[in-house]
Amino acid sequence: MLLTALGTAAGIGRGVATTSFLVDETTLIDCGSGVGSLPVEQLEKIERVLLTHSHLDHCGFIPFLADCHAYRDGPGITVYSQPETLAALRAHLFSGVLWPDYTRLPDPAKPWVRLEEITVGETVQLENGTATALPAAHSVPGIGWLITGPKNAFAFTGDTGPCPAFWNAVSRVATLSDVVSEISYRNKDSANAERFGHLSAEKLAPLLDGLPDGMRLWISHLEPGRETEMMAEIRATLPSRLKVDAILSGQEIVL
Ligand SMILES: Nc1ncnc2c1ncn2[C@@H]1O[C@@H]2COP(=O)(O)O[C@H]2[C@H]1O
Repeated sequence: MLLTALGTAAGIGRGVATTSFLVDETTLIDCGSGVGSLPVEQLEKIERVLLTHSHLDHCGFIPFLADCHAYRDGPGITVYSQPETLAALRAHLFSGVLWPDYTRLPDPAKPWVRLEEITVGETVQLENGTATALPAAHSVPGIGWLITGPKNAFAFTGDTGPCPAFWNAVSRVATLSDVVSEISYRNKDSANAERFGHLSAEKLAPLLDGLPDGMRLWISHLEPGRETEMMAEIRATLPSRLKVDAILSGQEIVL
C-alpha cells in the first residue's frame, strides 16, 4: 500500500496546498486543494474520500473531484465521515447554492456523491487494507484516520487540539510505522491553537509518551511561508527520540 501526500499545508501559496493524501489509487484522505495536482486519469480512479471534518481546506475540492466522474460518466465517489460532517456537506456544500446537489444528481438512486456515516472506532474496507476512524478534538466535529496496510500502519490526526484518546489508540497499534500530526501554531500562539482546536509543539509534546523510540512523526498543517521557522521550533520542542520531519507534497509512505 502506498500513501502519497498531495497537500499538507494549512493554506495555499506557490508549492503548497491544503490537506489531501492519496492511498494507493482509489482512496483519498481529505479533499483539499492538494488533490488538484493529480492528472485527470488519476482523479477518475478515486472511488472514496475519508473525510476528517467539514472545514473547506479539507472538503472544498469534493465537488470538483465528483465533476471528473460527472463529465465522463464515472461511478461517482463515496464520502465517509461522521454524521455531523455529512450533515454540514448536505446543508452547505451541496445545498444547490454553492454547488448543485450532487448527493441527488444525476439520479437520487445513483448520485455522483454518496455520503456514508462512520463513527469513531468503525472501519472502512480498502482494496489492500483498512481505514478506521480515530477520535479528534477540533472546533467542529472531527476524526482522524488509521490506515492499516499489509505491512505497516499509518495514523493521521486530522485537525485537532490535544486529544489523548487519539494518542492512546495509536500507541496500541503494533504495526504503526508513521504518524502525521498537525501543528498549526507556534508556541507563542498556543492560546489561539487552543481556541481554534489546533496544536502547537508545546501542546503536542506531552501526548507523545506512548510512541516508541524511532517512530516517524510527520508534521502537517504548517502555516504557508513559516515552515522553516516552525520546524526549527518543533524539532527543539518535541522529544529527540522520535524522527520528526515536515511532511510536504510528494512525500510517499509505504505501508
Ligand atoms: N473564531 C474562530 N474559530 C475558529 N477558527 C477561526 C476563528 N477565527 C479564525 N479562524 C481560522 O479559521 C480556520 C478554519 O480552519 P482551521 O481550523 O484550519 O483554522 C481556523 C483558524 O485559522
